[in-house]
Amino acid sequence: MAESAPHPADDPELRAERAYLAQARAALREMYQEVMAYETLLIGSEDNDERFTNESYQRARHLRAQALIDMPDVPLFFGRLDNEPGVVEETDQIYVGRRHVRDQAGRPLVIDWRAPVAVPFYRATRDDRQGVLRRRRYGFSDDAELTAYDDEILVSPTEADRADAILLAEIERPRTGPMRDIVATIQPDQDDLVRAPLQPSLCVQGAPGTGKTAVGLHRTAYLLYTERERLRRGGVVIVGPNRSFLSYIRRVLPALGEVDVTQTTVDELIGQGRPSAQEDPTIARIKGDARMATVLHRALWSHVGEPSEGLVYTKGSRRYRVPDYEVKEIVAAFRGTSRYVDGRNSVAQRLAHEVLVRMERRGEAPDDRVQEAVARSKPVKQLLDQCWPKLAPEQVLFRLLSDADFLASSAHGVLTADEQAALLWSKRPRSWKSARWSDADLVLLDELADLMERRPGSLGHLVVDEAQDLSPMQLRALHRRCRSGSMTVLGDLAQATTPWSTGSWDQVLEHLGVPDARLVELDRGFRVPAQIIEVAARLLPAIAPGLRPPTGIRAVPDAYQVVETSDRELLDQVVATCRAALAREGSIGVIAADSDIAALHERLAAAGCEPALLGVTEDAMESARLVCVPATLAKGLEFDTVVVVEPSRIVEAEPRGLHRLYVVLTRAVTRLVLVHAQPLPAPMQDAA
Ligand SMILES: Nc1ncnc2c1ncn2[C@@H]1O[C@H](COP(=O)(O)OP(=O)(O)OP(=O)(O)O)[C@@H](O)[C@H]1O
Repeated sequence: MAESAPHPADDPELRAERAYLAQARAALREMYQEVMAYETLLIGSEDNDERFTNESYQRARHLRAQALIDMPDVPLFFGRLDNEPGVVEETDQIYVGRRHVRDQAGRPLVIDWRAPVAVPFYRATRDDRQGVLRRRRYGFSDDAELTAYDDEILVSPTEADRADAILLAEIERPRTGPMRDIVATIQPDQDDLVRAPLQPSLCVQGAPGTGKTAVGLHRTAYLLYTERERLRRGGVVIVGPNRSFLSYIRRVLPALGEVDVTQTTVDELIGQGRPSAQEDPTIARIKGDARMATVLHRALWSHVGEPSEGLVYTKGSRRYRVPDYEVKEIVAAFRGTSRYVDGRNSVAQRLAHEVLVRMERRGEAPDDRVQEAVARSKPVKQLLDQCWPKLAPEQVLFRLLSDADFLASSAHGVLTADEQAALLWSKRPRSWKSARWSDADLVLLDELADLMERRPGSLGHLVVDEAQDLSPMQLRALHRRCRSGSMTVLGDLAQATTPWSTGSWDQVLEHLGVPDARLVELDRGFRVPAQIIEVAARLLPAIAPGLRPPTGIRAVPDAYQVVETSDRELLDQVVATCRAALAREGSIGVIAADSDIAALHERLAAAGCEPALLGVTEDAMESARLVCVPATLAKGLEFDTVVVVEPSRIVEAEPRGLHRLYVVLTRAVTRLVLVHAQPLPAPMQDAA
């Protein structure tokens, strides 16, 4: 928490609080040592099942120990509630922190923020005190030394604006490194979403900087607290737009004591690390369209043909015949009624059954083993290979993308002739084995794999951030991984920059398989000062006519500045702007069209500004105060100062360039500077 001025070190109250913090730290160390000293009992030795059990125990212990490690820069508690006597048993004072800490006697020293008794810390107001007399928040130095405290006396009528002042101070605390948690200042409307139950799923639409990502991460931590066993079984996955974003948010959950959550991108989750080829966005849009599900379904099932002959099974000198009309009926009965591989197996079993019936008619008494042997026999296999061939997903997609007639028959009445022509490979790979698949292809392969065989397992909880950018086919792939689990879906339709985005939450939720999700809008803009929101909002009528801008909760003097210059002086102006920003506190993001960013980075480096280049420099957001950001990687990030270079080039770079510019303009916490030589994009011109 930020604090206007630290308390003097000899303030007795501050000294007492520091002593309490030291006591809590020591207790946490003891809890950690207890876990480490406790030797995991191993059951048995080599047996497989036992090995699994042993490994699970060891892993659980490892995770528990990791969650107890005291992070030197993360304060152990951030608030205190002084309650009316009797509100909480045993004590009228509770310290609220990121995890539970108890002393050796089992007395709680710090209460986990997710515990029910901590709720009033977030929800109590002067009008609804919930038993709270005083709410205290602490200020810490960068190395987590307690330096200040700030009291809100809920029984006093003069304290009206205290909570807002504390929130504003926290937001304006200069940024260094990756995203931090907001656990000390979660707002009541956010808290309602954070503590919402696992079901129904939740969908949060929110303008830039309204706290969607923060809410999603804290909700994850909360659900892991209340539903730990259930979620651990299925697992929890957070899907974000790209690696830079994931790196930016990666410390929030560990700081809240949660270390067992997978954070990944949709391409990584679906492609499972397979390298992918580049794809033209217009083709990717067609491949991402929900109609492709019909095309793939038809393409796959078109491989099931009419059997040309009956089945003859020979055993010794005896022959058993299943006539062709019966075989045809069996194949027809299973066609399209289950998954492809299951259907093939079922036909084999039915054929074997018919053979067994004939054996019994001749007085034999075949058992289950004979049934299995017939089902796997050569004549059955040959018959199936002819009318129900074994296939790999890649074979089907290869045929679709390389064989115009096959594509036409599968896509008839579904895709237009132009769309079909666009889908066909201009250069056909030699075989399905040597084909290089794009990310959009990998999603289609995933759909095909599911049409063939059902994969087991369902995630316990899935968080999808920037969900407005996903294609219907990607959303379907996510649904397949979370069929019975719950989801938190986060995004902003105005920030939809991909050509394949659906443009409606109803559709997104339908494809994700959670049409009954609770849809909530967040509209208080925490990040962006009101003056900058006003500038960015000028783009809204063109990009998302139905959406309102956020309500800016902060006004910052001189938040918006425009520097018009000449082509020749552009780079010098950027350097001068960055130098001025470096003289102040906080992080700086220089954002430009992707094709311009390397040159800018080079120039800033030559000028001694020590910039990092996002997407190239490892841990760019941590390793430098000044980060050069290609416009396509800006989503989800924020900087105290943002310098946008040549906005019109950002707009021209892609079909949804105005949406991209909206994202870029809304990254600033304190100050936005536009540096341009070319005219500003039309909607912004009179804002300059
Ligand atoms: N209750 C809060 N207390 C302190 N800071 C907050 C609070 N809510 C949000 N913030 C801060 O506001 C900023 C924006 O939050 P976040 O990134 O979650 O917004 P978002 O809606 O996901 O934005 P975008 O759509 O632009 O990605 C972050 O710095 C976050 O820490």
